[in-house]
Amino acid sequence: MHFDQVPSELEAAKPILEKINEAGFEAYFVGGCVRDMILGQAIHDVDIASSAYPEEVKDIFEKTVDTGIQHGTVMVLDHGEGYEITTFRTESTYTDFRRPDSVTFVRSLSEDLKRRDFTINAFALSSNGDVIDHFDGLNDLKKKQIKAVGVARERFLEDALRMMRALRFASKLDFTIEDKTRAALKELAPNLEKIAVERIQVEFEKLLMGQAAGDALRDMVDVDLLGHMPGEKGMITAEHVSHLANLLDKKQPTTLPVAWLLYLGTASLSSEELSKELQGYKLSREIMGTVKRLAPIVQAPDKATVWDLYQVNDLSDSLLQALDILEVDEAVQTHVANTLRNLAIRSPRDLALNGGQLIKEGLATPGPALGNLLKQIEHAVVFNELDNNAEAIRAFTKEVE
Ligand SMILES: Nc1ccn([C@@H]2O[C@H](COP(=O)(O)OP(=O)(O)OP(=O)(O)O)[C@@H](O)[C@H]2O)c(=O)n1
Repeated sequence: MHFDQVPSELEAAKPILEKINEAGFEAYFVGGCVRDMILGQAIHDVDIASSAYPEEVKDIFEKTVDTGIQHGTVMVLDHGEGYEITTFRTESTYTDFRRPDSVTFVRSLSEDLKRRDFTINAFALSSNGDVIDHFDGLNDLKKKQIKAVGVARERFLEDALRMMRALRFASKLDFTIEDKTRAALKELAPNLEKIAVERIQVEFEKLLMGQAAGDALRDMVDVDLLGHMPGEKGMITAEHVSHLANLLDKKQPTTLPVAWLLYLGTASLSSEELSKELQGYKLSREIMGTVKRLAPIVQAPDKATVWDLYQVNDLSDSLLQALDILEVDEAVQTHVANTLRNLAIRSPRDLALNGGQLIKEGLATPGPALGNLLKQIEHAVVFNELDNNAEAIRAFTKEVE
């Protein structure tokens, strides 16, 4: 396969490859950028691999930064852009299932491609537009399958995170997992427990947001990666994930907080169990907050009072999207949406009279009783028992005295 024209991100980096070539070394675009170019998808990361050793790369270019020299990576600065150039390498010994113990630099492109995870990630593209495809990755793109390079179990033994990567690429691209690759996933799924939670999370989030998340979740159950995910064992059940998968076949979340809400917040956990699960991951405060606050409502939306909804009105969009994906009864969805839209106030700050004003007018004195009074006012306004205007609030205050 040959490309006369390459995307602008790669075109801009071509002079780097040519400069390395002129110095007598090989250099190629490799990894995700070549896969995405062939698929016609946006390129977000340009990776270059070369037969030049790091010191040799540094001799060729004026401005370089040692970003990961022990792994063979040097960053070349060109027109304000930084390009990572990694020396061809083999990664032979792994003991921790994640990082190679020793990196051996080699001069051969095919050695470098051989260590990569999947055939669709093992292309190289030369500066003149030729695609090098030693592992039949083009055919796998056509067949829409994720297939490990060489012996699948070896690739997963080298790096157990690749098991999650297999599912995330399947989800993102709507590909299936090739049989031998699947068999190796089944065999080696327990090794996922050796991987840092942050790294699993990155892949899992991409899986959840992918176009074929439903299939990928079913795969996760099928090969039992589910049983080795972070969090407490057995909390997130196969039934829950399979049910969610069926829902995601039809509609998908547009944000990560909603994705996590669906995954953890609808798993019928008690609030203590949910907190534990949330702590098992390294989620942002925003995601934690959304899941914790909305979980009770998405689990029983028909029971949510106007007060419950008022308390989460800042998360209206997430809540309504979750209820839609969860196929909650239309009438309940409409009721929740209308209640949220028609709230008399959105926060205590919206009250027509605040604590300071009540004190000034001699209607209240500072202290715990004032807090109590304001809560009562807020409550009455939210429940539409009291109009949110100064006159009505004054009268209410006198009444409850
Ligand atoms: N565990 C891993 C991670 C990466 N790679 C190789 O390194 C390349 C770059 O990795 P990365 O940037 O993590 O992923 P991409 O494939 O580029 O995918 P994306 O950028 O879309 O996440 C991959 O294509 C693959 O060839 C690998 O073999 N094993």
